Amino acid sequence: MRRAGPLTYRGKAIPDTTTDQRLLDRRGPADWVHTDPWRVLRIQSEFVEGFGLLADTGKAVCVFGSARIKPESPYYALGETIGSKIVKEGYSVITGGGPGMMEAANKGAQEGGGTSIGLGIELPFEQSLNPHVDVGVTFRYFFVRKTMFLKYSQAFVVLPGGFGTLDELFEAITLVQTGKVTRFPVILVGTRFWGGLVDWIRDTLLSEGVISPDDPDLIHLTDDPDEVVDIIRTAHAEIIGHRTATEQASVDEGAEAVQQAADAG
Ligand SMILES: C/C(=C\CNc1ncnc2c1ncn2[C@@H]1O[C@H](COP(=O)(O)O)[C@@H](O)[C@H]1O)CO
Repeated sequence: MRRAGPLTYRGKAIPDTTTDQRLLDRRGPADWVHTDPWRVLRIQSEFVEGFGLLADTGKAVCVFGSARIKPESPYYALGETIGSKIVKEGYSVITGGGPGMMEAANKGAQEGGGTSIGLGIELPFEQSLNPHVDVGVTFRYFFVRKTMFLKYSQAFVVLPGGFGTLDELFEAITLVQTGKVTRFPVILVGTRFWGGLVDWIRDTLLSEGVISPDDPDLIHLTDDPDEVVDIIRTAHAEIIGHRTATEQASVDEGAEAVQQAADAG
């Protein structure tokens, strides 16, 4: 009889080698390293690293935006100002850790004396986290990284950007729309840049009936960094107020149930 962890083998079923022998034997094909079960372990380890890094983050705002916009652009200065104002309001700033608008928001967060977080992504070309990231990790898998953005942020600020930014914007809106995350504010910054998209959402998506009448209200649009912070502050005050009211209602319900039980008994 052979025991191997929880397994028991008897007779002809007893393997020729022990688990340790097989683990320590370096011979044999290495194809299994490229199989999905092995990838699942790597994916798990990315979640563990991400949760481990961010668990103590406290309140945070995620800032999405183009990787391609240069520091000379007025949008860069706007991103920097917004990063700075967000940390002064008591939030950490989380970005994708890359260049462009991500770098601008991280730079502002650093200059504002707050926590500047970058969640980088491995790309086919060499790239490192921008120099204004104080706390960072680089992910292999986009979807693991997205989970981190969404799990650790209480608001989403979307600066001008391309496909990557649009992907992140619509992921955040979809999760809010479907009630998968708390109704956190999604704020587009740049009326000239985003105005056409917002009009299309109202004129086409709404009028064709593919979104609900309230859905356009999930998105705020502004050019003003102070308004960005005001929207976040107001939304969070409402969420906290709502939670407190819900908690009070559940305390009241509990007290009523206890009273009814006492009256009945
Ligand atoms: C294209 C260039 C660099 C790409 N590097 C990126 N690093 C980190 N995160 C990125 C990068 N590219 C896209 N992202 C993510 O998508 C958003 C920006 O995408 P867009 O298509 O540029 O709008 C951004 O929020 C990131 O999370 C050139 O140097």
